[in-house]
Amino acid sequence: MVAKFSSISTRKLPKALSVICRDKTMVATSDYGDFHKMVKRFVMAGLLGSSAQRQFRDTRNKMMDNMLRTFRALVTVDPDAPHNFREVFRDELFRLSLIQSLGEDVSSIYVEEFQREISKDEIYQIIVADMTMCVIEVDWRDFFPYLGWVPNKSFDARVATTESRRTAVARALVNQRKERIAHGEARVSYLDFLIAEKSLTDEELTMLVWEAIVEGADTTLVTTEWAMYELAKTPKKQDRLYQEIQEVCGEDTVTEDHLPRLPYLNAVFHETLRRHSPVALLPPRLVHETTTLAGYEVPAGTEVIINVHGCNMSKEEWDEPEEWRPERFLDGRFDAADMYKTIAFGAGRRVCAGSAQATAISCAAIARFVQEFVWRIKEGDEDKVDTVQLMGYKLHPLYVYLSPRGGK
Ligand code: HEM
Repeated sequence: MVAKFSSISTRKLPKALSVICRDKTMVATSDYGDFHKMVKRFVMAGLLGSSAQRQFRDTRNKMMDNMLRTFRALVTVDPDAPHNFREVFRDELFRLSLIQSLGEDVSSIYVEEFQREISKDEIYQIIVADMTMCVIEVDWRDFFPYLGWVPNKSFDARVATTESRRTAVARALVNQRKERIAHGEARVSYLDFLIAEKSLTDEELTMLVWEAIVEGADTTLVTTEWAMYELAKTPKKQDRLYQEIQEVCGEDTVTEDHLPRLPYLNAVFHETLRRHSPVALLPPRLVHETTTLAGYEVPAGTEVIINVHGCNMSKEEWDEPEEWRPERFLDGRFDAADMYKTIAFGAGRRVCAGSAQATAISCAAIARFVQEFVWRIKEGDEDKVDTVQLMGYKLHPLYVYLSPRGGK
């Protein structure tokens, strides 16, 4: 069943939630405008394609080493305390995202519009956390499109304020980098690559760099936190993963080179994407040819939102979908190269451009964490599975006890 859709350019939810479709086979061709094609070329060449990703491998390795060092320090200071996983992972992921996007781990920045210097924590809050919450903010007019003409002043004001703060900070970051390049600093980042292209306006540069920072700092955290939650909750599965790592790596520290030889780790990653899809709904598609989907006629012009979570929790598709069971991917149906099975990364031409980076970081991190420590969830937190609204983001940060396995 193949239908024709065009992606609409905005990444925000549309005004009209026309159809929520549970049939994942509907994802098909997407329009691919000239601007999108150009930007996709830039993002692959300067950030996410295999050669750019090779360039950032040392930065990813450093991220792993830093996280392990922090966990070791936390355990040394208080071996019996539960530790906040998210704080450690988020700080290092944001650092990596800043280095890839801007060429440096920015510790503070002066923002003209605020008339003051803001800290790295504030940068994170304004350009990542506030914007992510803004994207899922619900406008009641979405549910009553015929009332779309009624003003919703508080909603509009909140969105406008969040956006203008984001733009002010992103612009300051871009300008600081431009000044450094003008003073002869070597070009090493995605932004440097975009500047050298000379075909983008300042506004486009600011938006593209902001997008790269957010994408790098957000969904990979969501997936890795859920994976560690599940492993910390189920010692048998954690043991199985540890055994696999021991057999493949022996005394060596896990690296990205080992990942293709760790099928259970791959299954842990994909099962986490299925059970806790970070992006519950795909950005909307516009049906541009009347078509039939799952027995329904969908007229041209309909906006379609694909319900990833719905597909992944469907009893018709998966046995006991509520269960987190990596083994389901090891029964011969699973092809390790198949990113599309859970559609967690989307599908079609607008499929996630960062899936290789997300997979490398998340899998290498999970493997390193399990190789070095036994993970046990804080008592009472086993059933804390709530998410933040429509996102896959875990509502309660993961707290864990860590016991060094010894020898590492
Ligand atoms: C587990 C982690 C991630 C998940 C689950 C995820 C999921 C998604 C989804 C669902 C889409 C929309 C796809 C569609 O419309 O069909 C998307 C698009 C995109 N993602 Fe990711 N993503 C992840 C990590 C990343 C990372 C780390 C980056 C970059 C640093 C990234 C960059 C992008 C870009 C650039 C697009 C837009 C692609 C286009 O429109 O052509 N993603 N992602």
